[in-house]
Amino acid sequence: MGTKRGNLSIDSENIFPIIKKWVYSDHDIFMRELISNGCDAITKLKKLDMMGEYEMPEDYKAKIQVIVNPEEKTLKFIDNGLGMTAEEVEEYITQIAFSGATQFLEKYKDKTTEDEMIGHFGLGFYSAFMVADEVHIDSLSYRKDAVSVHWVSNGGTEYEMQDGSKQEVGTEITLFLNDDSLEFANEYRAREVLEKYCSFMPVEIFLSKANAETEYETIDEADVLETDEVVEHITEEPKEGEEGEPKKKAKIVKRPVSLSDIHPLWGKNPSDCTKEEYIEFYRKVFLDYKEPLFWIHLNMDYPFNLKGILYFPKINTEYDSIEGTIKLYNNQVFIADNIKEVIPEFLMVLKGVIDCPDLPLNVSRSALQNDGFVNKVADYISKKVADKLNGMFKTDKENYEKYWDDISPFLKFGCLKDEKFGDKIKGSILYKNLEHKYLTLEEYIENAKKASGEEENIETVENPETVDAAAQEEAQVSDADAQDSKAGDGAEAVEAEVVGDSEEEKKKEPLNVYYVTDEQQQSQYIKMFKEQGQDAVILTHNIDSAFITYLEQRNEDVRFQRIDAEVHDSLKDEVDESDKEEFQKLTDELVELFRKELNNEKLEVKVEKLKDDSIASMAVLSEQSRRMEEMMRMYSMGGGMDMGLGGQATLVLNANHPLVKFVTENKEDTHISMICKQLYDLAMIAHKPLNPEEMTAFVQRSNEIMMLLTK
Ligand SMILES: Nc1ncnc2c1ncn2[C@@H]1O[C@H](COP(=O)(O)OP(=O)(O)OP(=O)(O)O)[C@@H](O)[C@H]1O
Repeated sequence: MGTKRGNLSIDSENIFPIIKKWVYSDHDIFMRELISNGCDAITKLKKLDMMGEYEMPEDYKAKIQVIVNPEEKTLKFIDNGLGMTAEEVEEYITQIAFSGATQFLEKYKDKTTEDEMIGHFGLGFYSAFMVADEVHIDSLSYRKDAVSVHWVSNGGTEYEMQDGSKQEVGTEITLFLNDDSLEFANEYRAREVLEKYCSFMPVEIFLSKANAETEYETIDEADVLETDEVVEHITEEPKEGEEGEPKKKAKIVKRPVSLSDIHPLWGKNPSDCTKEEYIEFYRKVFLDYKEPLFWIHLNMDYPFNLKGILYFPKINTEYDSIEGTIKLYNNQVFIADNIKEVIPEFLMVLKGVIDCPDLPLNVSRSALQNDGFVNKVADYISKKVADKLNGMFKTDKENYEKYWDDISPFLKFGCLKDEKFGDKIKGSILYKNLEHKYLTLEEYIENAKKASGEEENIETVENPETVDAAAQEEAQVSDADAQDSKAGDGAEAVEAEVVGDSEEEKKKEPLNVYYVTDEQQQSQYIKMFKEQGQDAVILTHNIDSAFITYLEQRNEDVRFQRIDAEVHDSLKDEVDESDKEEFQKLTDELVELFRKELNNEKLEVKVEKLKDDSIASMAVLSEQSRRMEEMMRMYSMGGGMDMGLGGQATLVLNANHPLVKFVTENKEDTHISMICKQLYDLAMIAHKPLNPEEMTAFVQRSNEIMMLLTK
């Protein structure tokens, strides 16, 4: 073939500036495009071999080489795929791709925002012109007697094609980088991009630098492979004083290491994967040296193809940011991280990989938003996660409990964000109680009712299973009552019964679920609870206050109360009817005294006969006021106001405690002021940290009290 010159279609004059602008933000994507073209070419050649249309050389090993040449400012991609003839280059590259680009222009000529453009169009090969002024293709087709072809285009409107000199079947693409893109000729930068997009491509990828000095390594002679290039055989004599045979070693040309893992773990059958493999994969991909807690291997063929592994990372403290990474792949080709349209938002705290060949390779976020298929993928993933958690809860409770503290923020977040997920896993939500045992809400309620002697009607919490069972029982009754009623009628009757039942339930006072937000600070209340055989659940995470609201909205029969919200009836003695008047008088006196001594006319003071007579004073703040305060603090509505809880908390004095008794009987004592203040501070300290002035006064007073002991 002589030199063939051609003109690209008229419209294409505008193509290159647009291509350059198109993926400006994802500049490096050309590497992915060129390498996946090489992978495709290799897959096609393997198919031809299988179909008997081509016979592969014995020693054929599929590979893609990437060679950077910073001196010449070039970047080469060499594959040993099926190659192209001159006609094919003309057809696939010059005509089809250009006409594709023309379509692209047509479609998007009025749309100028990047988001609308990015990813809508797989420009494939032509993305090379984002970074190169000139591109060469050298290709030799697998076809018998094929002649190699050399194609040159300088990114303008012309190309040139002539016979080439390529000897091996395959294609070599050479990019002459433009001045803005020289970074890609840097070996480290190229490696970075390859690792980002091509770590799991189905073909081995080798990166090298042109004219680099040959590197060597020394290995045991026994480990030498046929493919190794041995430059020297070495015999290592044992060192002086050491015994043993001389060691036979070989100096070989350093074996190239593929940048891609062509059989990623997610593609394997879950039953063939070991724990070590999962952990190693996790460390390699997410560079997180902490062990993940556990993982879910997704493997689905129908109704769509999806494989992947989702890891639950270890979240140590509530201060750790819980931001995960979900990498999305299409047939082992990386698409992007954290595409929130495909991955349900609450799963973004996980780390994982998802390979879904049915998704478009060039994912456009805006196009995905309303895509029914994409929504289905997201639903499937969320369902699988719920199934796994429920499965563990049922069959591997021990580990489930062990992981609970780590996974609970995530699960709770999931409940808040995704109603379906919340419904699915509600039975697997655990609550740590005061003994640090894990209970379900149902179990807690059951225990609480037992403790208060109210054992009947345990199913007050929303629980479809028990309601269903009740419904079935009712159905039998109704059937017996009305032998001739049709199934439909029966069902209606049941529904009416169930509604009637739950309405009756609603009239009941909600059951209090007590909770602790800070075990240390609220230790005094915990002690009192424990002594009276009362239980509470520990909810210390930031997300818990939102989660409590969520639970209350869904279960009208329960109400969450922080352990210091009120003095629970079981913690105090009733005042005898005959003593009531006397007790009221005492209360009034104490209120007056404390208000005076603490110089606060608005101070709320209550006197109770607490069963635990080791407690002299404590503070309570109603759940409602506390939540209101927390909300205001969250929205920073506090302004300059003192947002501490002390201002509104009620001081509870224990009439059974000797100190309180002393105060009542010795109001004129010289130390009375000191005692009142100390009792107040001691109560408040269990509520919230004292402010600096309060703390200073408290410490000073405590010292004074000790000084009195020395006298
Ligand atoms: N390395 C290669 N070896 C053999 N054929 C190739 C190679 N690169 C490109 N081609 C041919 O050129 C065609 C056009 O490539 P291009 O990358 O522009 O689009 P595509 O790969 O078909 O689709 P996409 O836009 O998704 O990348 C390919 O379909 C293929 O037939």
